[in-house]
Amino acid sequence: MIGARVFCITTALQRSSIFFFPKISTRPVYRLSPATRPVVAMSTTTSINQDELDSIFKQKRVVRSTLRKSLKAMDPSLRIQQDDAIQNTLLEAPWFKSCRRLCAYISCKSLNEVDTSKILSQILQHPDPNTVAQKKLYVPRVEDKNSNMCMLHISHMDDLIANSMNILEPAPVDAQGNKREDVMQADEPIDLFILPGLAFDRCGRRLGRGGGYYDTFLKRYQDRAKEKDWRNPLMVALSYSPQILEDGAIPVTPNDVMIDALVTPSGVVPISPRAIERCDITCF
Ligand SMILES: Nc1nc2c(c(=O)[nH]1)N(C=O)[C@@H](CNc1ccc(C(=O)N[C@@H](CCC(=O)O)C(=O)O)cc1)CN2
Ligand SMILES: Nc1ncnc2c1ncn2[C@@H]1O[C@H](COP(=O)(O)OP(=O)(O)OP(=O)(O)O)[C@@H](O)[C@H]1O
Repeated sequence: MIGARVFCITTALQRSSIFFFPKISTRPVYRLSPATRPVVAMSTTTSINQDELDSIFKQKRVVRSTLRKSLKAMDPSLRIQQDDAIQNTLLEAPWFKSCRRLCAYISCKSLNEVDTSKILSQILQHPDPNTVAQKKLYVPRVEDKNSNMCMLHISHMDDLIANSMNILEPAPVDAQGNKREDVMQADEPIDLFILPGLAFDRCGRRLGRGGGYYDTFLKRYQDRAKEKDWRNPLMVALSYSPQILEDGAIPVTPNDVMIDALVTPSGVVPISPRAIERCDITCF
């Protein structure tokens, strides 16, 4: 099964800024109508002029708007079913079980994001049976409107308060007045990022909500990992079925960070070679 998959993105290619997206075999995916399909899906060079960038960002806005509507229109019972399937798949994945330090998003109901509450409560409640240690969990906190976000360590869901966008996030200091540990200050690598997003494809492209927070953070983290000679973390996004688009439907710029794998209601879709290496037969 895995051997049949032609994968197309590698971190190395990303680093060298060469974008190579051959067609891969796909199961049925949700298609955008020709009117909303982007004319410019990506650039083949890194030197994009402002007009091209404006055009790509405009296409992103169109795709976002389509996706917001599809997510809103999802049948509530299907949503619950998919939330359960996605979270159970992730909780059973060997790369999740073995991870020690991870960053995950706190899902927001009004944004129709894939639920992460079961994953978070498992991480926070149960020590890892293999090591009798708890996984270390970091969650996002928006710092400003210029795409800056940090990832702070939390130990309880009570550590979170709603921000102006109504997303739960940690205060910079805990109840005892101690500064929370920030991933970028910590001296140990992150094993896994669990990422939100509006749309994805099977080649690793990801469309966020337009703030540029994750792309900015992930690029900074990758630079730090390189500097420290750390292994890159596995970047895994959670996706309902209507969020998986056909190849080429997601406009990208050179600043977009590609994902390694997708967790969908029907299982894990490994994308990068390292994700494929770390998967077992539960992947398809
Ligand atoms: N749960 C969660 N936490 C997260 C993110 C996320 O996507 N999901 N972020 C990821 O970056 C950061 C916050 N960025 C955000 C950016 C936009 C919107 C938002 O409400 N967007 C509206 C449209 C607003 C507009 O167009 O003016 C929307 O998408 O409907 C929310 C969070 C950090 N924390
Ligand atoms: N025409 C433009 N030219 C240059 N930058 C732009 C343009 N339009 C938006 N941006 C910037 O790009 C960033 C958003 O990028 P993008 O649309 O790729 O975000 P995203 O996919 O939502 O990413 P993330 O998931 O990381 O939040 C914002 O910082 C925004 O200010």
